[in-house]
Amino acid sequence: MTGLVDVTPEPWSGRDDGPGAEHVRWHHVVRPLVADDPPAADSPAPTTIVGFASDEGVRRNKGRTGAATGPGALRRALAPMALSGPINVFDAGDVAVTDGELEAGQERLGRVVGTLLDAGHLPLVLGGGHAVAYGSFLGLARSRAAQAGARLGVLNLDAHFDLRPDPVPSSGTPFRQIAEHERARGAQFRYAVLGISQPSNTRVLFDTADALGVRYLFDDACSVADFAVVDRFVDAFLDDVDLLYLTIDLDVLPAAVAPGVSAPAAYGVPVETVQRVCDRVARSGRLALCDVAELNPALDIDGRTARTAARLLHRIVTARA
Ligand SMILES: N=CN[C@@H](CCC(=O)O)C(=O)O
Ligand SMILES: [Mn+2]
Ligand SMILES: [Mn+2]
Repeated sequence: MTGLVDVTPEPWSGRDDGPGAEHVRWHHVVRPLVADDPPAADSPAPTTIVGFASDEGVRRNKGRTGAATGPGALRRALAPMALSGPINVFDAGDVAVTDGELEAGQERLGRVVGTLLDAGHLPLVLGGGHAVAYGSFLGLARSRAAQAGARLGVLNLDAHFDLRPDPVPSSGTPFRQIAEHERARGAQFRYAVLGISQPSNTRVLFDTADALGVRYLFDDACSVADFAVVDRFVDAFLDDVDLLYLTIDLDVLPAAVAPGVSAPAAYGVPVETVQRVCDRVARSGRLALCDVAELNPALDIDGRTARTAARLLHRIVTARA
């Protein structure tokens, strides 16, 4: 996909304990995807990594910049992870936003994601600030399946609604932009958020969410004791969609687990719950697209945010393999 990305994929490397399946780690099996036409999907359908190296949306949203180096840090955290079975994963390289051209970068990401979807791949997009979500969604909405009438749903794991009314796109606006995109093409906006922090969202944002029919669960209703509620929430949303886009904003996790984000969570959803949701979605047969957003390696402590994110992505990829 060298014609569609800005940065071509590098070979992966990492710790090597010897040959054979018993020693295999991610870096042994991830293959660079360089052809402009992605190989047709086999079984299991390939997962293809695309980076979105951008923190322009975070900057515009008055956040702490640094997420542009997130894709590299996530690849480095995934590379040494040991595999207990085969996976089918490509790396297509990065879309890189420079000189503040966020909107053009989102368009480019949409083209990569749409191309991968039409070839039967699961795009796994590594952000980047949460402005990545609008680019990811553009690809899904323009895919052949969506154009043929598939019901799309966005499940966001996030402390924030990201439904800001600001006219300038940023990391605070992607789901309001998606709502407008869906309205413009005559499609229903199906958006669910798990992990909403009440003190991190103004009344305006709650009113916007209500007006748009957004389904949400608060962070303090997502503990391990709340698994039954969380399961029902996820299953009800899955029942209502044909193709699910899962977007993970790492600030949904407690700050102790995910300090390396623009806006660390004072409360947060425990990693047990987030992993449970990832498992459920990955096994649903409806997961079409996934991204992870807001990793800021410069603010991370001992790489713990990157490691947690990589572990969740590992879980998603291996659960559906
Ligand atoms: N991705 C954006 N999230 C938040 C940031 C909040 C903050 O910086 O405190 C938002 O815009 O609401
Ligand atoms: Mn957030
Ligand atoms: Mn967000």
